[in-house]
Amino acid sequence: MVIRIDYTNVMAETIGERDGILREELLSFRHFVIETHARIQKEKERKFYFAKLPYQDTQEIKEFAKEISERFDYFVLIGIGGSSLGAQMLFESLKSINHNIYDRPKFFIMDNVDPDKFSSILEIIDIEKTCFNVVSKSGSTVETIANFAIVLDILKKRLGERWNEHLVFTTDPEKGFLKRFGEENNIKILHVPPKVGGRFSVLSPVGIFPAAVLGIDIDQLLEGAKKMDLVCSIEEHVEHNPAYLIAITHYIANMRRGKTISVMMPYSEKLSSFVDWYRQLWAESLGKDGLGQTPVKALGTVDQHSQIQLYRDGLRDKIITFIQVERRAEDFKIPDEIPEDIHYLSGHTLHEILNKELLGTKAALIKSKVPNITISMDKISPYNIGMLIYLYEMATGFSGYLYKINPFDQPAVEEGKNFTYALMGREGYSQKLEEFEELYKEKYKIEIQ
Ligand SMILES: O=P(O)(O)OC[C@H]1O[C@H](O)[C@H](O)[C@@H](O)[C@@H]1O
Repeated sequence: MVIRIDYTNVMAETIGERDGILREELLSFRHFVIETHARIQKEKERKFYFAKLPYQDTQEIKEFAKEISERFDYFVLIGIGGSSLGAQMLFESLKSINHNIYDRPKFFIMDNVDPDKFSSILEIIDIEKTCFNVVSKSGSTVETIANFAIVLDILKKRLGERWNEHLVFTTDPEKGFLKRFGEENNIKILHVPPKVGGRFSVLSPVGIFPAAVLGIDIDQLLEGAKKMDLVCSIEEHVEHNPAYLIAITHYIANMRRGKTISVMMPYSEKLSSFVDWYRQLWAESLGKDGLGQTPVKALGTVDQHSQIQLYRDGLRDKIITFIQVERRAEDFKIPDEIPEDIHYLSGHTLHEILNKELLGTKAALIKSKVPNITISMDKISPYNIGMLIYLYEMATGFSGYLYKINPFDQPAVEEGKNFTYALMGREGYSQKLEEFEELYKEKYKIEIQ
């Protein structure tokens, strides 16, 4: 199992000093790194508690997950943001493409409050054979509670007294509606450690319980995260610590070279939702006090045919991270007997073309002096995904010190939620409603019928 990080193409040596980073500049963070490293080690009992998750005992979770996967044919996760993106990423990277019609339980996520999505899931599942895992750290997120409330009603109507046997809650052990309701109604409750925030919780029961139900090897996942924790705990040198390296290169690119956008572009369909998980982590953690870097999702090769024109020739505001997979479980060769005009492809495989296209794209970006980093892994495995998850969690936590902001809160998200509560008529929000009416006008409009 191996992960490589190639940062040649962010260096000034490759793309020049206007866009690239000087080695001296990287090394000038030495003292900062040593100081911050010591602080992080101490913070692992508090703010950096996510770093403890790889060391948890998984026995109980695995046993319970086995029971659930044997009892049910459908497993529906109700949750949003940090309570769904991690599980979705684990499912899509480690399962989905191999997921065939015989695999069970079938997995669905109810995150949005979109009636079309809701009905499309209800059409497929059989309530009698479905387990609903309601995941919410706070236990009060509107979307999650709304979807749950409808599901609850359906369960009660369809299953009578057995309704609670089809529910598993994952929530804060100390507070919140789900905790109270779960305890009152004898519903199985899994705990999100109170010190771990949603977007850092994928290696807690929030992500590993659904993963275990779906047959993913969660011990290997945690082993990979442990390995990355070990490397990041030992290495104090920026050129040897992958998390600090990612954080500092992105910080310099952003604050000193104007790269306000961080594109992540895996050359792998399976890793596409890793980027969705990363986007929340990077955006909510670092987008504060007028600072931050906008994370953007792209997919190789598909977005070569849609975005690369802009990345090469548009505003010089991007740093790109490619993710490459070196080996695939299955590959397809282009046969010898193909029309003469396209014969140059004969004997090559799809995997090979994918990786050659990545090389071609990187060369083109170097030519346009667009900084880019490549993370390659030998294969997509729970161990490697565990490493990658921890790498980005630590890079994000460390970046908090660089930007001098708290990467573990998200105060700006609350405002929109409060206006929504006011609009939904929630008690105690009448002043918010007044503020909304003051702020929100639809004054300039065009309507076409
Ligand atoms: O897990 P929950 O409490 O339901 O929260 C779900 C999501 O809600 C919020 O909007 C936060 O900004 C996210 O960080 C969080 O992951």
